[in-house]
Amino acid sequence: MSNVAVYGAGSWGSALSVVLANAGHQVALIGRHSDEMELIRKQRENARYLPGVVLPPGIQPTTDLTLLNAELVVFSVPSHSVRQAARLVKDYLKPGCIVVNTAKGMEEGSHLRLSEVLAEELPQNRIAVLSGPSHAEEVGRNMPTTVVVASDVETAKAVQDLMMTPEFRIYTNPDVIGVELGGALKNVIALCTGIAEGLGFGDNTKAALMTRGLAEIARLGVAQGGHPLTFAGLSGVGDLIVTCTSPHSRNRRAGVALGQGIPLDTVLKDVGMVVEGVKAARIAYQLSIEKDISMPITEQAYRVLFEGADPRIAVTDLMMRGKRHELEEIVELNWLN
Ligand SMILES: NC(=O)C1=CN([C@@H]2O[C@H](COP(=O)(O)OP(=O)(O)OC[C@H]3O[C@@H](n4cnc5c(N)ncnc54)[C@H](OP(=O)(O)O)[C@@H]3O)[C@@H](O)[C@H]2O)C=CC1
Ligand SMILES: O=C(CO)COP(=O)(O)O
Repeated sequence: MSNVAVYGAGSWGSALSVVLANAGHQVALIGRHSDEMELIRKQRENARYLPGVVLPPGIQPTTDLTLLNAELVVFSVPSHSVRQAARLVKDYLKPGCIVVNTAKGMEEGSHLRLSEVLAEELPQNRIAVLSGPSHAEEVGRNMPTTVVVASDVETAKAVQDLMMTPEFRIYTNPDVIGVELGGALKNVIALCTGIAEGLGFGDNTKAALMTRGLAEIARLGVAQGGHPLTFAGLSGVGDLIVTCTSPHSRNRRAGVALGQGIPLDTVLKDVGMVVEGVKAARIAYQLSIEKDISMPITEQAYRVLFEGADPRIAVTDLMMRGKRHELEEIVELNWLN
């Protein structure tokens, strides 16, 4: 039994604490408000972010940063907080310990992947990335889930050894770029499938957005150095499926409300948790222009979210684009590389 820590006590940090406790560790679940953490400790439940999930006895809800002095530290803060959080915890981490980022996004402004942000801020630590189809509500209830950890081979295997349980199966993948970009970009497509649902469209439209969405995720991902086949894996198509279809997805739910005509500010307040696809849409759109990559769905998401475009017209614009050849595009992407 070893000591591990989870930094960030939202829905994902709480669910991953359950996984780590199930794996036999003593887990410090570290949040930033002592009153909230005390309540979680007393109730054995994170009623605000993960209601209904009982936290096993191996989890210690706390604000004590000295407990970050552990063999493994799981980072579960929203993508926009990763750099700031890394700066805050840096001096408490054991040199050489593994830091696993679980946020799905990129940094605004720099457009860095989050493992790059962590590598800049925590040069003394080994950085890994955990991604894949995994909603906290199901992971916290021990429902069978598969994810992927990306890092150098040794670090990825160490995370697999430390975190895998009979209910939480972890694959390794050395393609950090592909795994991270798959996880960040699927949120944009989930917002779009939600919008389509909110507009009253059906499963055909959703399948179209998911399939063509995957094509543009892979185009940008490969241009950034990801392996094409990673996008056919857990952090690509796997996470795309769950986020575009699950009632738990905050991105999908936000999209539904947007499609129903509710303004973005109100939608974000109502969801009450992080909706990563909003920031990711702006970053992905900017990257697509910078790299000259065709990302028509992401472009329409950007226009709806930030330029007040009518989502119904956005769908028409997508349907009326010039004629394309599906197989030629797939060959161009070199899936079998
Ligand atoms: N929920 C899920 O099913 C999954 C989520 N993820 C990813 O995990 C990341 C976190 O999401 P999730 O837990 O769902 O988000 P939530 O909105 O549920 O919770 C976010 C948590 O992060 C805390 N937080 C925010 N900023 C900081 C900071 N600077 N320092 C410390 N804590 C901070 C918040 O605290 P406070 O209340 O004080 O603001 C809150 O506890 C996201 O990138 C998401 O995409 C990945 C897979 C599954
Ligand atoms: O990444 C996730 C599931 O794999 C969580 O998605 P949402 O943030 O849309 O809830």
